[in-house]
Amino acid sequence: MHCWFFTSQVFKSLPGKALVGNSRNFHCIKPLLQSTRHRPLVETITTLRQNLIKSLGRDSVSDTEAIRKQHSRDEGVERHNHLADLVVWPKSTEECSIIASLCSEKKVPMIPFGTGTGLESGVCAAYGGVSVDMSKMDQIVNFNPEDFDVTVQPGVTRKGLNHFLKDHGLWFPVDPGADASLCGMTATSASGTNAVRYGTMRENVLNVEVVLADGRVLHTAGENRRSKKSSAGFNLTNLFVGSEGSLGFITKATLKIYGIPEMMLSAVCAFTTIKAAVDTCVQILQSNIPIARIELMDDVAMDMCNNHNKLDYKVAPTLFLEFHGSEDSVKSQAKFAGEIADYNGGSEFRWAYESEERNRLWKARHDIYWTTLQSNPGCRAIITDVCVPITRLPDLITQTKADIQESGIIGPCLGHVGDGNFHTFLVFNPNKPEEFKKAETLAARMTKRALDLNGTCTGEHGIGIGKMNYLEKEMGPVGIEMMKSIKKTLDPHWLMNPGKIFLSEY
Ligand SMILES: Cc1cc2c(cc1C)N(C[C@H](O)[C@H](O)[C@H](O)COP(=O)(O)OP(=O)(O)OC[C@H]1O[C@@H](n3cnc4c(N)ncnc43)[C@H](O)[C@@H]1O)c1[nH]c(=O)[nH]c(=O)c1N2
Ligand SMILES: CC(C)CC(=O)C(=O)O
Ligand SMILES: [Mn+2]
Repeated sequence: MHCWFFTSQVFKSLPGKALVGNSRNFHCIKPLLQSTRHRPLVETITTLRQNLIKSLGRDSVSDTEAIRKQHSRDEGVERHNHLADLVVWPKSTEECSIIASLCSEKKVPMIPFGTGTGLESGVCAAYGGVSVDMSKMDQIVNFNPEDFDVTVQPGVTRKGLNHFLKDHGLWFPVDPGADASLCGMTATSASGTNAVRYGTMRENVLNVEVVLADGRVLHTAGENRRSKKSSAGFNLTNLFVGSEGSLGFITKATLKIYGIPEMMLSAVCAFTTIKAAVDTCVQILQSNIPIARIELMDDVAMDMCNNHNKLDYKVAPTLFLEFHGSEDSVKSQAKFAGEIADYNGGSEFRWAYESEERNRLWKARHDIYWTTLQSNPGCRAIITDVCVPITRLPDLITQTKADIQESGIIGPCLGHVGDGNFHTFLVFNPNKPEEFKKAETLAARMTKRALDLNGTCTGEHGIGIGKMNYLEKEMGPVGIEMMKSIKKTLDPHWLMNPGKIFLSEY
């Protein structure tokens, strides 16, 4: 089988004694971190393993290949094939501190692992080391329904939390399609379809407990603090939202929660052009309609969605909308939005009143990545995640679609258009390197265009390995320097998830 990766010269030239891990040729799409770093020596890992077993127990430490493999990749395109040397499962913050202290002492990299649903290779072990699987810390540790907040450990997933909250008439709205861990979502600054109304993780995390690289425990807003606002010093909480495991282990997150709205009403509306659909979205927002969800799928995505889910929506640029509130409010929001859609040539709204119907509709939307892969057997896809000021969105999507069409690549477009955030899945056959090259060129053009339109290379998936070179362009040299100096202060030996976010350590 051909490989669609480029062989990295960087890693091959590193000083190599007896290195742990698999010894297959190293392949990498992007250049690795420029560093003199190399994988830990076999004897270092052997001693560390013994120390970890002594502290955590034999059941909490593994070096089997299948488990190391499972922990060294996520759901996105594989960037390389390096494995973690060990996988460990802490059961408490204290155990996490012990792991950090032991790894720091031996200068071994540590990679936090949530549920592995990330898309930018955040959990890959670029330099080997210890993958720290947080799933056994799975308690809801503090619940204050009347204050609308909850504190969770890293093993609690968003669906798990919502299952618990439902009986109390509450919910947590941030919804990446996958059932990700809430601390992983904090680490990637995730969002999803509800962000237009309820915000992203950035707006919904009140406090986090972090185990730093040297084992110290930090509470970013002060221990047990959960006030809705604060002017007390620097915003350390938001420093850790989006830190992608590069500054410490998030061992608790205190989150805002919300009352389940009295009524939720979903609708689907087709348009003749992407521009008409996006204009509708912009006008709905400019009219101050407090819309809860407004998602775009293009004709290519709708076609796959219909075929895969036995649905019969029109194959055309389509908005999926949802309104939340009291019955009166929902009805008036929907009426006003309907008039705007009508003005832009939208077809009649197709309503989903019942929760079963609504769930089917949103499941089809959330599953579109899997639908795309299943509709193209044997293929993979580069996932893009640009985000721009909303008025720039029609131009960006229209130009991107023209580019995709010209390239001959299959590339459905969809997006959280209410946030100016949209995705494409640029499908390629791994046996055809030229297809991969085309997809990569398209992704690069799209990202450059988004940056030129005052946007970002990633609205919600993070930098990981996949977007390291774009971060430099986006932030500029002073921004990168500041980020690195913060990293150096918190993690002076560069042990927390090395090889991610930054192209170089220096
Ligand atoms: C089908 C599908 C659909 C979507 C998505 C994925 C998939 C497969 N995602 C992406 C993904 O679900 C999202 O990035 C999650 O926040 C990742 O959470 P995990 O727990 O899986 O983190 P995962 O284990 O994948 O780790 C991701 C990163 O966070 C770090 N990390 C994890 N847990 C940590 C902890 N406790 N402390 C410190 N660092 C930690 C890791 O080191 C890594 O760098 C997404 N995203 C999105 O924003 N919007 C969306 O709509 C979707 N939709
Ligand atoms: C791009 C996808 C794989 C995930 C996502 O962010 C979405 O479906 O909105
Ligand atoms: Mn998304």
